[in-house]
Amino acid sequence: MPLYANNPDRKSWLHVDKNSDFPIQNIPFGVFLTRDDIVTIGTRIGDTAIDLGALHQLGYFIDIPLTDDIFLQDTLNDFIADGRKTWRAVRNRIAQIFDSNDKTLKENKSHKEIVLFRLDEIEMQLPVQIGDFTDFYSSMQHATNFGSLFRDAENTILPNWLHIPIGCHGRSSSIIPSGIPVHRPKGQMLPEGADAPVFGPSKSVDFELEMAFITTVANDLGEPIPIAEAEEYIFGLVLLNDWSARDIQKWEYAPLGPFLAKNFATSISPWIVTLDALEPYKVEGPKAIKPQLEYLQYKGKKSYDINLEVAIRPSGAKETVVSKTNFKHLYWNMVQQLAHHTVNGCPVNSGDLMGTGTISGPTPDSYGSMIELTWKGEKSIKMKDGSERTFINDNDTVIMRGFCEKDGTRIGFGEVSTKLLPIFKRK
Ligand SMILES: O=C(O)/C=C/C(=O)CC(=O)CC(=O)O
Ligand SMILES: [Ca+2]
Ligand SMILES: [Mg+2]
Repeated sequence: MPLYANNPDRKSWLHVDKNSDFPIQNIPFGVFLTRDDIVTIGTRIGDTAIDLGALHQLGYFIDIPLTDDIFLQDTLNDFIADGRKTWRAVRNRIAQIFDSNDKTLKENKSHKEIVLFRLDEIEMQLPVQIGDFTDFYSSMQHATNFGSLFRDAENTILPNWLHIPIGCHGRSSSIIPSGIPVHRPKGQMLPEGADAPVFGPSKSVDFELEMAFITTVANDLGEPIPIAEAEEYIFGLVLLNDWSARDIQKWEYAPLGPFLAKNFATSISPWIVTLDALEPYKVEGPKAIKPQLEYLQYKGKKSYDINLEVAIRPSGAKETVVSKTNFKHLYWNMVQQLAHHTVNGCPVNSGDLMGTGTISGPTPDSYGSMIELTWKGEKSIKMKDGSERTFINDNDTVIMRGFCEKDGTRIGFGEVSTKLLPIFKRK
C-alpha cells in the first residue's frame, strides 16, 4: 500500500501553523479524554485533535476492515495489533478526509462538532498499555561518557558494546505521559569517602534524553525476528525521558545495572508518530567500527534525522535549552535492537516500549543527560534567570522536543514535559 498520506504537497482545510509539528503529513496516533469525560483514540492536525472513534461511528472508515469499537478504547494496543496494512489504510483515509480538496467533513457542521476538539478541551493519556519496557544503551558517546564518569577513563566502552545492542529491562508501572509530575525519589547512597550508605532524598536527579519505539505483536515464544523484517513490527516513536537518580544509581548498579535509580518514573510524549510518517527522514547511521554478527547486519538506511532538544524551566521563570542533539547519532539502530531482542526467541507484544538509550551527540553541548553536560557536577549550567544547575532542582520542569524537517515539511513529536516535585510527604 502506497504512503499516500505522506504527499508533501497536500494541504489541510484545518489551520496548521507554519512551524507546527503536526501538518497533515504527520497524522500521529494518541488517546485522549474529551470534555464529555469520554476516552477515545485520536489524531492531531495543527492544534486540532480529531476523535477517530466518532469519525468511525459516522462511517468515515467504511471500506477499511476495522472492528466497530477499534477506536473506542482506552489504548491503541488492539489497533496496533491489526498491523501495518491497517495503520497505512487509516492514515491514508485521514489524509483524504482532511485534504483541502475534500468537502465531505469540511462542509458537515454537525459532524465537525462531534469530531473536532481544541487542545484545551482534551487531556492526553498514555497511548498504549505498556506490557514490557526495555531500555537500550545505544549511543556510543553516552556509553563512553558513562564509562568514564562511573568506571574507568581508560576503558570506557566495554568489549561487548561494539558487538551487542546492550539493553536492560525496565519497569512499566511508572511510565507516565507528558504533564504528570514526578516526586524526587529517596533511596540508599554512599556519600563520598564513607564506608556505609545513608538513606535520604536523591541529590542528583537527572533526565535522560531518549526516544522509544512501540511494537506490534511480532513473534511467538522461541521465534526470532529476522532483521530484514524488523521494521514491519515497529508502529512508531515517542520522546522518552528516563528519569535517573545518579547517587542511587552509582551505589546500587553493580553488578546488575540500575534498579530503583530509574524505575521511579519514565515520561513519554503522548502522540505516537508512525514509522511511515518518518520515512522521508531516513538517513544512514554511523559506520560499524567492528564487524557485526550476521543477525545484526542490515541493508539500506535505518537511521532517522530527528532534531532533539532538552530545556529546563525553573519555577516561575523562562526555560533554558541545555542540550541539542540528533537521533542519527545512535550507533545501534531500531531494527538491530529488535532483531537482537528477539534472537533468543523472546516474544514482543503490541504496545511494548523500547527506549533507544540516552542520545548523546559528539559535542559537550549535545549530551543527553545532566551528569554528562555538567561532567558529574564539576561545572554548572547557567539558566536564563541567573540560577545555576548541576542536576534538576525541585519544581523545575524538564521539557524534551523533537522534529524532522526536509524540503519545507516538518514532522514533529510535540513535547514531553515533566515537573519535578519535592519528595513525597504523607498528609
Ligand atoms: O553505564 C552504566 O552503568 C549505565 C548507564 C545507564 O544510565 C543505563 C541507561 O539508562 C542506558 C541509556 O539510557 O543509554
Ligand atoms: Ca536510559
Ligand atoms: Mg526510567
